[in-house]
Amino acid sequence: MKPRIGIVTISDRASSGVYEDLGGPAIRDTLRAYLATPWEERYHVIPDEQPVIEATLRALCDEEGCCLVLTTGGTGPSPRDVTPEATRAVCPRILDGFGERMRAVSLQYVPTAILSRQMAGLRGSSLVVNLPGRPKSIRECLDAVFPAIPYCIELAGGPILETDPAVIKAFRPAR
Ligand SMILES: Nc1ncnc2c1ncn2[C@@H]1O[C@H](COP(=O)(O)OP(=O)(O)OP(=O)(O)O)[C@@H](O)[C@H]1O
Ligand SMILES: Nc1nc2c(c(=O)[nH]1)N[C@H]1C(S)=C(S)[C@@H](COP(=O)(O)O)O[C@H]1N2
Repeated sequence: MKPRIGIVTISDRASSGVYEDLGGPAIRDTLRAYLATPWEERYHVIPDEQPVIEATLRALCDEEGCCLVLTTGGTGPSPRDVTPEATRAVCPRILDGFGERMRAVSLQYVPTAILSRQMAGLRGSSLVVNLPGRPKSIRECLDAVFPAIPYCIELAGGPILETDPAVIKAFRPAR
């Protein structure tokens, strides 16, 4: 079975058709460039509603068996931004390094990088990673943290994901 990856756009406006979702396609294009291993996607566009986000993340991890779920949007300080709360609620194990690294690297691009509460965590052997809503932030953040993602998924008991080293090199320490 091909590894499955969940792509979740969390945006009131994209989910209600005010604008076309560009975040999900940006994640898809990035993963297509990065991954040498064939994979399958599960894509959702949902509003900034915590119960809906939690249910979507649970279904992708527990029913669809996604080894990785990437979300975009809803990480900021607005009252409707609840992606980190939903992620925390469904992930018993938090990986603080992801948020720290993504915010640090994002400061090279925008001073408002510190406004993102983006985080990551493990639900069983599924890794959930939050990305900000602006489509350009997706590659900015993933270039910084993706090298650690295949090893993280392996350690958590998930499948082996190989990358195209000409695009991004997965780091696996010698064991
Ligand atoms: N999924 C998306 N597709 C296209 N553009 C987006 C998307 N999400 C955000 N943007 C762009 O980034 C800007 C900042 O996004 P903002 O922080 O307001 O989004 P959000 O809180 O993630 O989504 P929303 O406010 O619709 O619930 C928006 O004005 C929009 O231009
Ligand atoms: N790499 C990167 N990080 C970024 C941004 C960006 O453009 N690039 N935008 C910031 C802004 S303006 C906000 S408000 C926060 C939260 O965005 P969200 O609510 O759309 O998730 O992410 C921040 N992080």
